[in-house]
Amino acid sequence: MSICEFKFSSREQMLNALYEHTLEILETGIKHNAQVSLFLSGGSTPGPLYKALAEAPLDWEKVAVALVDERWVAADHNASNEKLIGETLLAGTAQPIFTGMKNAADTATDGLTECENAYRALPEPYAVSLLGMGPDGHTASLFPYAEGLADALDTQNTCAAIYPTKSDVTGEYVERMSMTPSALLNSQRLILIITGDDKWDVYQQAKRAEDVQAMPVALFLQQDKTPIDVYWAP
Ligand SMILES: O=C(O)[C@H](O)[C@@H](O)[C@H](O)[C@H](O)COP(=O)(O)O
Repeated sequence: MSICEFKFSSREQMLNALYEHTLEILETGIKHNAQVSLFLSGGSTPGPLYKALAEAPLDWEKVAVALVDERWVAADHNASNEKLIGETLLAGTAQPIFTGMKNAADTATDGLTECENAYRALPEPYAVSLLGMGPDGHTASLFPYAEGLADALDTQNTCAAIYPTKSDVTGEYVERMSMTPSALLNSQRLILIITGDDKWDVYQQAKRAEDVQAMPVALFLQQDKTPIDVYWAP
């Protein structure tokens, strides 16, 4: 298990450290490769990091940015992760090539082939994927016992349509597209960003979890293929 844990006394300190670390990873990546990919999650935590990265002095045209997951809503919908990236990372001086997940298909299942083709065209190496975690142990849109999760855990595809059971954690939007573990573990590095004591406890449980379908984040914590850094703040 190659986990490095970084605990901070404030979110501001955590976000500053995440900025420096993400930038260093990208700078190294584009020094040794024509292009790299950066994968970003949604949620309530990473917005300030994305806003800071929007002003980072980096050769952004060498960085392809794409989503770790998406709610199957219009790109201008308040629940859209594409909207979140548009209002943060893409709202500054940074002008990376962005690839969203949502397309014109009515459902995530119908949109899967087009999404998969778009993601297979993304440049390698996948320099880093930024992940969050829900209090239920989900990460990306890999929700516990969700419809489509078992297939997503097995496939070598990059993307999977996931339909979690609606809960306080999923919120309203339970039609999801997610990168698969196979694709995420193809990253050179994973960074998991968690906040609060409750999520720290969930994280500790996930490190020991025996049923990955019960806590999908466990899959990333109990593997030794891809280094994973865990960032925590109160
Ligand atoms: O689309 C999403 O909502 C995210 O990809 C999701 O996996 C998120 O990372 C976690 O739910 C943690 O979210 P917080 O940042 O709010 O803790």
